[in-house]
Amino acid sequence: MLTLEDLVIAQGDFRLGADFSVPRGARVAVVGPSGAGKSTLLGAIAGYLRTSGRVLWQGEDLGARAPAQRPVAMVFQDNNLFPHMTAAQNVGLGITPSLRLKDEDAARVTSALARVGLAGMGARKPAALSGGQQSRVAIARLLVQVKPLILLDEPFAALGPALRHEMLDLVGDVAADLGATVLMVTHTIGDAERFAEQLVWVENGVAQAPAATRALLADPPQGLRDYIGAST
Ligand SMILES: Nc1ncnc2c1ncn2[C@@H]1O[C@H](COP(=O)(O)OP(=O)(O)OP(=O)(O)O)[C@@H](O)[C@H]1O
Repeated sequence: MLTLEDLVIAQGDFRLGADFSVPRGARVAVVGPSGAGKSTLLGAIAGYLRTSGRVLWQGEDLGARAPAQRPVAMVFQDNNLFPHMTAAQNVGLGITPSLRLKDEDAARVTSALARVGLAGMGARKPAALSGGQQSRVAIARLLVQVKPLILLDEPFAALGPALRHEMLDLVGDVAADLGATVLMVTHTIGDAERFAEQLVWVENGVAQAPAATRALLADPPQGLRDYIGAST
């Protein structure tokens, strides 16, 4: 379980509070207007931002752990791929930043690439891959990182709807393989409905406790109602 306990993040004049738990294995959409603090929330969980309050994973306070030491894997909109490295190297970074891979590690990279549909493409650099294939590389990296908490910050926003749905389904399958909890920032309500059984609504300096996506969308609070109206 992920627990945010009286968490407050301050950036300049901006303040965001969160005080809730997410059960292990849950898939949660993080939704809110632009600038509401969705990326800030993920950054605090990943350990990139100073906070007051506590972030706990399975009851352990992560406060003293640097980002790389946290049980967290993160994917951003640009898939955080290095352009000068091959797909296999970009995945291998999920095992060790030194890229000195033992044979069994190299085999894990090959198998992760195959799992996401990129068998035989490990030697290609990102520029020689389509947008969807680049997303697959990022998903393959999640597989080798084997972290129990996955944070996705609008990961597939650059893709068209059909491909985005395919990637959401793939990342959902990979998360299920890993037994991972997933928090995904999205601006697309349809994606939230497709991917996440729970939704965190972020507005007015508060990330609210997760609520069942379907029930929330059937009877949204005013801010979410306005947001849905504006985004459809
Ligand atoms: N380094 C910083 N210093 C001061 N304020 C910042 C800093 N980084 C972000 N902010 C502010 O924090 C607030 C939350 O930003 P954040 O990027 O988390 O929003 P968001 O909900 O993810 O937005 P979007 O949907 O547009 O990506 C914004 O008002 C932003 O201007």
